[in-house]
Amino acid sequence: MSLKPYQRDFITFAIKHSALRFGTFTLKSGRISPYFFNAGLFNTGSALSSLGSFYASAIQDSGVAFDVIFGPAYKGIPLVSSTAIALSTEHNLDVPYSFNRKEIKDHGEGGNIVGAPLIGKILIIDDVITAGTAIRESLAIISAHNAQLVGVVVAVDRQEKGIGEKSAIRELEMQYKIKVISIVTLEDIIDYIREQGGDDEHLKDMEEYRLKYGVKE
Ligand SMILES: O=P(O)(O)OC[C@H]1O[C@H](OP(=O)(O)OP(=O)(O)O)[C@H](O)[C@@H]1O
Repeated sequence: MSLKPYQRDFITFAIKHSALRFGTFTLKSGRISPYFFNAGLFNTGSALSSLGSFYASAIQDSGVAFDVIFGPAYKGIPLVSSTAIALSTEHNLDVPYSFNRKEIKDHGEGGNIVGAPLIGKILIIDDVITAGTAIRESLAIISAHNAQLVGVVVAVDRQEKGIGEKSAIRELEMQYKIKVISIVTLEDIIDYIREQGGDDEHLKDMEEYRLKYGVKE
């Protein structure tokens, strides 16, 4: 599958902000990865604005039906906010959004949700899924409000095995019957490097990593 323009632009943008880097990185899993993604580096107003646009494009492209977007604290909070703005300004969709508090607030308005009520079909906006813990925690919050989780949008899907043969993302999709949408996948990043006709060594490292740890879907 060829890259869509917004996916190509996202990878260029992520490299420019050093949020996507190539080299040798040791992951929490202990795996040695030839690339690393850190959304925390989109840390200026303009970068956040662009990031929201990319999430909004991925949502529109997926065609997923939803009522409310939800950002898990903390990193999901600016992501859901900027995505809501981009959906409104660029896609003419005025979507309710909310996020949770990590600490329960027992004064003032109380509760652990800030923003729109969790009603109907909920789409989570987060940076990445690793083991799936954050999504399971969000699902518990969404279910407690009698709302329905329909999907999750992340920036990058590394498409790699978890403990078993499947990725944590695929396991979540199957277990909870949800759709995980990503702006780009590992495959897209490899396609991008190939398209740029750059460093063969680098492409080889990425392909080897995919062979070793990638999921077969
Ligand atoms: O799939 P998982 O194994 O849960 O890992 C991914 C989650 O971990 C990070 O958040 P974290 O829970 O560290 O909280 P933060 O947003 O406050 O940094 C990240 O933003 C995801 O939400």
